[in-house]
Amino acid sequence: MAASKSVAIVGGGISGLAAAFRLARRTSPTSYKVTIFESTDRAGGWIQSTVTDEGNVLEGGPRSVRPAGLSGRAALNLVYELGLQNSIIAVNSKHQAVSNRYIYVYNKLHKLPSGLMSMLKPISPFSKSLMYMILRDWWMHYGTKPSLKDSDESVYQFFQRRFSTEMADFLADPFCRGTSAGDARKLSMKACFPQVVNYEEQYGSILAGALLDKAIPISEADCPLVYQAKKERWRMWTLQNGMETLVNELFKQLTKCGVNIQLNTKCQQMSFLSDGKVMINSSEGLQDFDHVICALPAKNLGAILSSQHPTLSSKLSKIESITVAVVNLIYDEAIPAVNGFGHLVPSIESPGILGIIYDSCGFPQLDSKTKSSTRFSVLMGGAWFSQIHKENATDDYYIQMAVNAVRNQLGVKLEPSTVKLSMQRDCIPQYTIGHLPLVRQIFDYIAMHSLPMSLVGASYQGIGLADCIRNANLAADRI
Ligand SMILES: Cc1cc2nc3c(=O)[nH]c(=O)nc-3n(C[C@H](O)[C@H](O)[C@H](O)COP(=O)(O)OP(=O)(O)OC[C@H]3O[C@@H](n4cnc5c(N)ncnc54)[C@H](O)[C@@H]3O)c2cc1C
Ligand SMILES: C=Cc1c2[nH]c(c1C)Cc1[nH]c(c(CCC(=O)O)c1C)Cc1[nH]c(c(C)c1CCC(=O)O)Cc1[nH]c(c(C)c1C=C)C2
Repeated sequence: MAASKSVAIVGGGISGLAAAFRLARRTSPTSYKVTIFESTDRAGGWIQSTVTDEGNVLEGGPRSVRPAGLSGRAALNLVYELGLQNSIIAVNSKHQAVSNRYIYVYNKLHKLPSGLMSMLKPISPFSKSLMYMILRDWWMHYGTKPSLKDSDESVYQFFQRRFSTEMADFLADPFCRGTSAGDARKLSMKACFPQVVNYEEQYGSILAGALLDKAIPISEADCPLVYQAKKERWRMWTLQNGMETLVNELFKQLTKCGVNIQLNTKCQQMSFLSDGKVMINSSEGLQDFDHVICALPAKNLGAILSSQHPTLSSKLSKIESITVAVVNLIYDEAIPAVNGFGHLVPSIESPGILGIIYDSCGFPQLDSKTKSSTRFSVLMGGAWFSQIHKENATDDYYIQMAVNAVRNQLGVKLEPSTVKLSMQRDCIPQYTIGHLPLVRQIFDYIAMHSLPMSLVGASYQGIGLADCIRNANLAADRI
């Protein structure tokens, strides 16, 4: 008879759900009795899609997933295993939402170089062409190994050291804002761009590294969607009715498989018993398990472990997250604004407004089918949240700030017909300088004390949805 192991999963965001799905699908010799503890009244964490009465999809959290790399494939494999392949909406390399990405500098939009031709000549606001900067980097550093081996530096310092202050201000800074709402001066180069640091360490030159890097071949375990994504050169995807479709399907199938999903059940404390079990103290009482997968933000986990493991707790609490105000705006006209994914605003231009996503350009399939409409999302705050925050400010204060940004930066003079503010408190973990050694110390502590515990989620090894899914699979496979 197959042995059975009880596994608790704390946190019902995508990381917790994906880990549960992986365990639920695993067959003999061990079967798993899985319980998910989720403190709120819904699963999905930051994945929050709303469909308006007119059929416009508004995302309060993630809106697209990249298919590239091992993580990208893990996400596509999950979509396939859930049978959601017909719901996928993909955008390929030729689409404007991929080739057209802008920065808003000196009060106007500047298209970032994409493709060889645009890299050959200087494009405003850059005084030198991107190709010049890359070749200069090669010429100056090829064969040398000025690595960060034992040290770390900020993303900003790295770009300034290897390229120029201009590249740090207009490329590195907005990129960090557009992927973690963070400050490039504080974020760790090694944690945010491990691949680029690897190129520097291995080849001295970033160009040489990029050219010599070998793509990881698709494996037999990959599903047909992965092959299709490669063949059709997909660059990002979403799902019909938004990213929450993924959560809804996971919830449905997990419940069907017998996974016990306890909503409104906050894990208050966790203790490790001498018989090797772990005790979860939640609003539902005490329950013990053979193993726990912690899929909640590191800081929350730190609070739960503080009495039994204060050293581990204090390390976990060092991983801070920032707050983002997301404002979705719908205008009742097809606005021929700018075509592209969106634009980012470098912090030296305007710290509080991080960027604007032109949702209707990337995924017009998520616009209303019955009424002409254009969707935008304005993302504000992040590492600069204190600069936009006002004590006792009403929702309208943030919404007006977003409407003004669309008016001033995109010239949209209309008033939106629908507005939605999602104040996403402590939503994106910041991989600041020293993040990698800190994570190593946390994992080493767990191994040294033989705690029956795995850590997954955006706090540790990748904030993108695809990374969360891959790391959840790996953790489930290691149990
Ligand atoms: C505004 C925004 C935009 C984003 N855009 C993108 C994008 O376009 N593409 C992309 O790939 N990624 C994007 N991301 C990142 C991605 O959405 C997140 O990193 C990912 O969803 C995190 O998932 P998670 O399961 O690790 O954590 P979470 O979603 O934070 O889930 C953790 C869960 O744990 C629960 N919890 C917390 N404490 C307890 C407790 N004590 N007991 C029980 N449950 C608890 C929480 O309620 C939550 O449901 C974005 C994130 C944000 C916030
Ligand atoms: C303006 C702020 C933000 C925008 N998106 C996010 C913020 C904070 C959040 C976000 N966007 C992406 C990720 C996943 C990162 C990953 O590791 O996969 C997260 C957490 C995807 C993404 N967005 C941009 C880039 C370059 C990426 C990485 C993947 C890709 O190349 O597609 C750029 C970008 N983000 C925003 C805008 C307006 C923008 C570019 C014009 C909004």
